[in-house]
Parts: sequence; structure tokens; C-alpha cells
Amino acid sequence: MVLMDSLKTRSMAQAALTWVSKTGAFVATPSTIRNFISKDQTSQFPAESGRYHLYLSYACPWASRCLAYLKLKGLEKAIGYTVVKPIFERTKETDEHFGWVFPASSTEEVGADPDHLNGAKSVRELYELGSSNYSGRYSVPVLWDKKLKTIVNNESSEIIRMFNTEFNEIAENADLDLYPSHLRAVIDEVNEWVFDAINYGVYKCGFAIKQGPYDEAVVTLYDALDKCEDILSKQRYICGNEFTEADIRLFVTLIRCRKLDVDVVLGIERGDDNAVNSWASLLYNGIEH
Ligand SMILES: N[C@@H](CCC(=O)N[C@@H](CS)C(=O)NCC(=O)O)C(=O)O
Repeated sequence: MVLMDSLKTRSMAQAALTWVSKTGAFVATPSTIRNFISKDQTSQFPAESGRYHLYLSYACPWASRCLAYLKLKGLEKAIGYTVVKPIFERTKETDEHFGWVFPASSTEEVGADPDHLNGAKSVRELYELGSSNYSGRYSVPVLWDKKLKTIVNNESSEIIRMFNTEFNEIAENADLDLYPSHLRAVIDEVNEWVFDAINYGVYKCGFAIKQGPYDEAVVTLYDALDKCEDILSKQRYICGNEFTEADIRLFVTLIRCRKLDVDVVLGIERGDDNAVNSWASLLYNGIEH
């Protein structure tokens, strides 16, 4: 595959150019808002029903892991969520930034919602509302605190851990532990190579702007996919016989790698209801049987 094939839209390509190093390789910028919601009710961000809100894009695997957790843990009544439009748009008239935006009405884009909570037009606006001196990327997921009117955390790997353990007084599926102590060492080990070669790996392929870094990333990606194939041909889940966090982290990227599922993802991006339903049913049923 020629590397530029995957830079599908002008706006995504423009954004990607801001994320590549001089070598032409894609380099992720670390998330910078890293507060932690705690079950300890005396903490700054205590777990409370109705207090927090998740902003996400169905196109984004990082944000989708948070949604998967929210649903699997039974937190839908406790934590609301809002979905952005599938394609980047200009976020302000006064500069050239492209990013996630909300539709102006609930009929403008199927599968996306206006921001009823804050009335923001873009995810950028949420970051600006939450902090007057924020200077990082305007990425999803965003976990918003309605009470303090700020972003609690924008790092999916931490948001899923909070959903896993800190809301158990409220969660309908409190007993489900996707990061159980007896499997932590193996989950950590799997997460490490899956992150580098697959989750982050597909970005290193898709957003590389020189052939060298692309070729390197694509070989690492396919070697890791072969490793998954090998592991999953011998055991039900990626860390053994139990469904864990590592399966969700792997799944949200894998679903975007398969031909059939790419069609589903593109359907979701077009706002096609059938595609959204098919994605949801794969997410809830496909990994459990
Ligand atoms: N490390 C972050 C990565 C999130 C991320 O990269 N999100 C992308 C979408 S897949 C995004 O929102 N990009 C918009 C931008 O950077 O302007 C996490 O796991 O939460």
C-alpha cells in the first residue's frame, strides 16, 4: 500500500501534518489533563451519579474504549455522553485549526449530537471552557465535570480504569472487573506491545508522511496481528480465558482494520444508523461469544 492512501480527507491530513516529526514518522503527543475520579467521596473529583459526562467520536478507537467500558460496566444512567460529527471541520473563523465539531441540531448529522450540556460548537471550545491556559491538542475522549465545569481527564487508558473501579457504588455491573489483580501482570505486558504495534501502530502507518517510517510501522503492525492470531487460535481471550481490558483495547482498533468493519466504520462516519447498530452489536456481542 502506498502511504498516502490512508490520508483520506484534507482536514485530517492537515491535522496529521502537525503530528509528524522531521523524519516523517507520526509522533503522538501525550494527553495532559490527568486528574483522577475517586470512590473516596472527600477527593477533588468524587465518583457521583450525574456529575460527569463523556465526549467522544465513534471514529476514534481511544474514545470508543471509554464508551465500551461505560456500557459494559452499566454506567449509562450515571454518566451521559455526547458524540461529535465524524469528520474534522474548521473550529474557528479566525484561524486554520481543524478538529472535532458538534452538529448545530439533532437532525444535522445522524449519530452525532449537539452539545446540550455546554453549548460548545467544537471540542476545542470545551478545552477553552475548561481551562484558560490550555495549549495541547483538542482530542477526544474528554471526561467533563459538570460541577467544576472543567475537564477531569483526556486520556482513555486512565478513564477506563476509573470506570472499572471507582464507580462501583453506582455501576449496574459493579462485579465486572476488567483489570483483575491476578491478571494485571499479563494485561500490562499485552497492553504494552498491543499499544505500540497496533493501537498506536495504525496511526504510525496512517499518518507517516515518508515511506521509510511507514514501511517500518506496517511490518511491526502485521507481525503483531500475526501474534494475536496465534494467541487467539489457542485461547479465547488475549490474556487467557477471561475477558479483560486488553481485549477491549485490542478490539477497538481491530474492528477498524478488517475490510468488512472498515465499511462499518465508514458507514458510522457517514452517520448511517445501520452501521452504528452493527458496530454496537459487534462491540457487545462479537467479543463475548
Ligand atoms: N492518548 C489519547 C489519544 C486520543 C486521540 O489521539 N484522539 C484523537 C482521535 S483518534 C483526536 O481526538 N485527535 C484530535 C486532535 O488531536 O486534534 C487517549 O488515548 O485518550
